[in-house]
Amino acid sequence: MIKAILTDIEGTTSSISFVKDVLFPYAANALPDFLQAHWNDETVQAQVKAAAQESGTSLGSAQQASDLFLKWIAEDRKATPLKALQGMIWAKGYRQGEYTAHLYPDTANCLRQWHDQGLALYVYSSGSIAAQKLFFGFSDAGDLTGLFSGYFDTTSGHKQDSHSYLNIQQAIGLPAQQLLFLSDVEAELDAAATAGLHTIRLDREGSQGPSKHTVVTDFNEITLPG
Ligand SMILES: CSCCC(=O)C(=O)COP(=O)(O)O
Ligand SMILES: [Mg+2]
Repeated sequence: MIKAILTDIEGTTSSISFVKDVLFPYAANALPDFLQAHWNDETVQAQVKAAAQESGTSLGSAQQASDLFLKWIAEDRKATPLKALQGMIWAKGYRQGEYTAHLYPDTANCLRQWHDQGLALYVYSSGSIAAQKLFFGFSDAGDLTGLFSGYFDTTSGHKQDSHSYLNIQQAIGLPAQQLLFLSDVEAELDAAATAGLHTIRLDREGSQGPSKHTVVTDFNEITLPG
């Protein structure tokens, strides 16, 4: 019996286009000035040092750091330091009302229903935990953060690595067979299934082709595995 649902964001609760066409360009445009203005902040320096280590380059100036992070954004690299900085930058956009986070029309109602049925809800995204909280705090359906029992990001490991799901399962404290993972990416679902979680693939456009996992086009079609 399923006791908790772990959900991806981009392509699952929300459109890929909102992340790629709104959030990523917003961060890319603001990044050079943000790094210049906050270069000596401890939180920023911690991410710059981690990025220097990950890339094997020295990032001695805001310009050098900016060039690397912009390259990583263009490559859609799921690097933890980049994701942390993006989250810091997106905060301003959400708080100033420049955008709200896209949710598919079924998302908020189904999350509320599952929560009211007593299921624990968790998020697992490559976006930082701070960015996830902003996303669901400033969503098209208002503040949904009260529905979630916890958030996981790449500090638990990468989404296509089965060890990440073992880490998350241990942190949640339920057996893997009581967890259901929702995602639009086959390789993420394969990794979760290897760790023993139930899986359902979201094919929001109905165009993704065959899958080893149960496929639905929206959350209303989900029947919880027994
Ligand atoms: C927290 S919203 C931004 C998500 C993000 O930065 C990203 O790279 C998408 O990752 P996901 O794992 O949700 O597909
Ligand atoms: Mg996704």
